[in-house]
Amino acid sequence: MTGAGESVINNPGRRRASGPGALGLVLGHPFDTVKVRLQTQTTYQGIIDCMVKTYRHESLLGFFKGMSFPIVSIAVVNSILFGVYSNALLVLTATSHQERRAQPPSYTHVFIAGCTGGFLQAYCLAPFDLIKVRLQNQTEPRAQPGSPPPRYQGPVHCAASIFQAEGPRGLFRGAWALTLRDTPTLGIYFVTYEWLCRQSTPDGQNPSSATVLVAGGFAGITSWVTATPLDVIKSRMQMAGLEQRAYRGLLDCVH
Ligand SMILES: CN(C)C(=N)NCCC[C@H](N)C(=O)O
Repeated sequence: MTGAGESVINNPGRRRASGPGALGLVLGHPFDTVKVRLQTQTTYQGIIDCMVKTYRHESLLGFFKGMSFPIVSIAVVNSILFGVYSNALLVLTATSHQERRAQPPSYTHVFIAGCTGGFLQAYCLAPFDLIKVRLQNQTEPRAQPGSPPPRYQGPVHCAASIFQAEGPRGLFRGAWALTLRDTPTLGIYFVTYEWLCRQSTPDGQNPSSATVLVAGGFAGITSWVTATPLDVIKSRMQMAGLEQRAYRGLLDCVH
């Protein structure tokens, strides 16, 4: 869960550099690994059991598997999200960022702009997310001399293997579930953020840093609570190709 990425989504009105996003991603990745494993594997009895088993078999490094592609892609994915959001608001409200302080956009416009940003970023995110999930699910400890290597020896090898076995479409496995997850929930994210900022900021002023932080945090919680069911479907569909457990599509996976 880029619970990690959430730290970046803290001021939708302005574009942010990727620095805080990358830091948030590193801090959040171990929790994301536990989440992905619990969503896709049946061997764990719960969060603590998963953490203990991961640490015992794979050491601390096990929690950081699959982190490199998200770090490389976060700047691009977030610029698409915030760039599309900003431009969609511009088109919908016909007001510039400065004018919007005096004339705030309606929540319907904020929601539509957020959904548009979420929809387009999901397609860019899909291949990176697939590779992240596949690597996070490799539970082998670090390769010892003489022991068989894991199926994927890194993100590039993982991408190349999927491409070779399934062609370019293989890299978009689970993309529909990801798009359905991110389109409405990023709309919800931006609406919650805007609403909380407006509640605690006098008219015509910019929200304070504390407001931005708290509003960003709560918006992240709200959007992830609503995103979780489709997140489970997405992760299972992404792993399905590997496990020969064929789902006939998204609805088949839901059943
Ligand atoms: C509330 N939602 C669904 C989001 N914030 N979505 C964007 C997160 C993208 C991230 N790299 C991830 O998949 O974890």
